Amino acid sequence: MTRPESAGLGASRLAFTRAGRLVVDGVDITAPAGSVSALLGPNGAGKSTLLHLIAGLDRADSGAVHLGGRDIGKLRRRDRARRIALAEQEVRDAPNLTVREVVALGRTPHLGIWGLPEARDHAVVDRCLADTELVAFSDRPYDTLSGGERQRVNLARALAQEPELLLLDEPTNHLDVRAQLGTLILLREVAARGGAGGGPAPTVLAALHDLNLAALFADHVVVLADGRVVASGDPAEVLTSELIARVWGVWATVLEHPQTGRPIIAFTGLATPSQ
Ligand SMILES: Nc1ncnc2c1ncn2[C@@H]1O[C@H](COP(=O)(O)OP(=O)(O)OP(=O)(O)O)[C@@H](O)[C@H]1O
Repeated sequence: MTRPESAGLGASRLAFTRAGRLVVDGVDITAPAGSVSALLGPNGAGKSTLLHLIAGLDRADSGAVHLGGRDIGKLRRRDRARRIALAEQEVRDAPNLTVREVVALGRTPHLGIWGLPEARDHAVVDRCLADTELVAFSDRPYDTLSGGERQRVNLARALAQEPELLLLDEPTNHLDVRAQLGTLILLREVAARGGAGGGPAPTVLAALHDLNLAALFADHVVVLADGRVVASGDPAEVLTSELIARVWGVWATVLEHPQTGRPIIAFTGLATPSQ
């Protein structure tokens, strides 16, 4: 069994059944605080389901998730909300809210009994709006934003939570190339320096479809297929042509970037017929 990380994430033997089918099947993930991990895998592999289990939003059939050595299943809801943020693709609880108000929702678990934000809460929201280049959008209604702009608001809200564990479901979806790089650079920065208001250096786990972004920015990759971890470790060791063909059904040439030394994946065709 995976030993719970004393500072960081340790998920062990997680399993979850949906509509009679095992969609997460004995998953182990370990990630230290201050690290960035990418969760990879084809459509339907179980990435979103796994993020929900780790966030404590769905209860696993078996297995456990430890954060900072504590079993998250035993934390109170508010305590869990302080420690874990999940940035999903759509914010569903933001009718008629401005961008700033949506980002400020990230502070909710930290507010006192009167529910009133203090100077520090405002400062964290300001910093998160600035970090995600959203200052000019602060007063815009969230509902009027483009897909990529909303994606950045979702990230800013999760950052405003200053969590110990920052989970992201396809945070680069809808983003132009500059915004994609900006997002991954920001995630690396936050993992290294901690939250906007001096919060802890979080463990970052992001589901990504772009293997090149994962190869460039992740310390560690976890590859999921049919609900199981089929490979995990250093991107340069894991992301081989053979694994990419087996898991994604595409041919790829994997090169080494002359400056970064990281893998560059050039896709060349389909290895298996579409299903
Ligand atoms: N509400 C549901 N009822 C039944 N099956 C579901 C439900 N939601 C998801 N599934 C199934 O669970 C499996 C895992 O889905 P999940 O959304 O976790 O995959 P994913 O890796 O995030 O996929 P994608 O890359 O397409 O977002 C899939 O086979 C999916 O069809």
